[in-house]
Amino acid sequence: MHLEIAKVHKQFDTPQGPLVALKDINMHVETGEFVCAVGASGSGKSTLLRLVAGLEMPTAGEITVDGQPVIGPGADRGMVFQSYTLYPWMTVQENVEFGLKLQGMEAKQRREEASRYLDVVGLAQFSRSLPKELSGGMKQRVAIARALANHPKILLMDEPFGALDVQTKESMQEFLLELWDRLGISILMITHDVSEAVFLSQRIYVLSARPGTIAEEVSIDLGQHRAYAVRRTEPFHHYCDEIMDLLRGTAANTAP
Ligand SMILES: Nc1ncnc2c1ncn2[C@@H]1O[C@H](COP(=O)(O)OP(=O)(O)OP(=O)(O)O)[C@@H](O)[C@H]1O
Repeated sequence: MHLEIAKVHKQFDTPQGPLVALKDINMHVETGEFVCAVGASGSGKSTLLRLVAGLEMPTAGEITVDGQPVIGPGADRGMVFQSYTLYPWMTVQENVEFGLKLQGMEAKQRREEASRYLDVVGLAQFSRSLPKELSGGMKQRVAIARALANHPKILLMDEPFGALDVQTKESMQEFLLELWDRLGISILMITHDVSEAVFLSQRIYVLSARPGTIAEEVSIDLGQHRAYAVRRTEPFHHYCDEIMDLLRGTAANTAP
């Protein structure tokens, strides 16, 4: 898998005139990589992910997955959003099966596939529950199972733990890291939480504020199998400080 974002610009036409949300964005994600893009509010993070998901088209530049231009949403890119996007009237199992049904997979295979991924995220015993019976963290696990069941080439995550309390968020981060390690999936996540990005990713793109540009690319070398304890280490804090300084610097540059 090779995701390439090449010279991407995105401009919105607003009643107040054109608004440049993203400017000259160059990024890539390779097979099995966990990459984060961090930026302040309004730096264009969600716009960037929506472009990769094919929910918006760039004003200029190109996004490709394995050389194929992104021209709309596709099963090769699985999406997990911050807000809970499960269908409230469907059971957990039905929610995970839904995308497979749309793809025309027959019922038996669909059930097996959904069960397999509910097992992967540790929620097999909740397959008949409704989303309202689940905690926030569990709902996001179902959303991850639903995305993975489609066998995407890459998982796109838009602040997936942003609505969770601190303890749940940290346990979900560890869960996701363990899943990534176990399944060898490729992930592009956007977040404004610097420590989350440092804990999870191998590379971080730091976005400057309005218009969003890549201020820096930082490689994180904290080892592949990270545990909670890594957050207490000197190198972890060093990376967080470095990225916070970059974010502060870019914010200062754009101040009126
Ligand atoms: N559909 C749209 N029409 C007009 N302007 C938009 C649209 N979508 C986003 N924008 C503008 O583009 C800029 C970037 O927005 P975006 O939501 O991508 O930022 P963000 O970094 O994800 O912010 P946050 O962290 O607050 O969610 C903002 O100034 C926003 O108002």
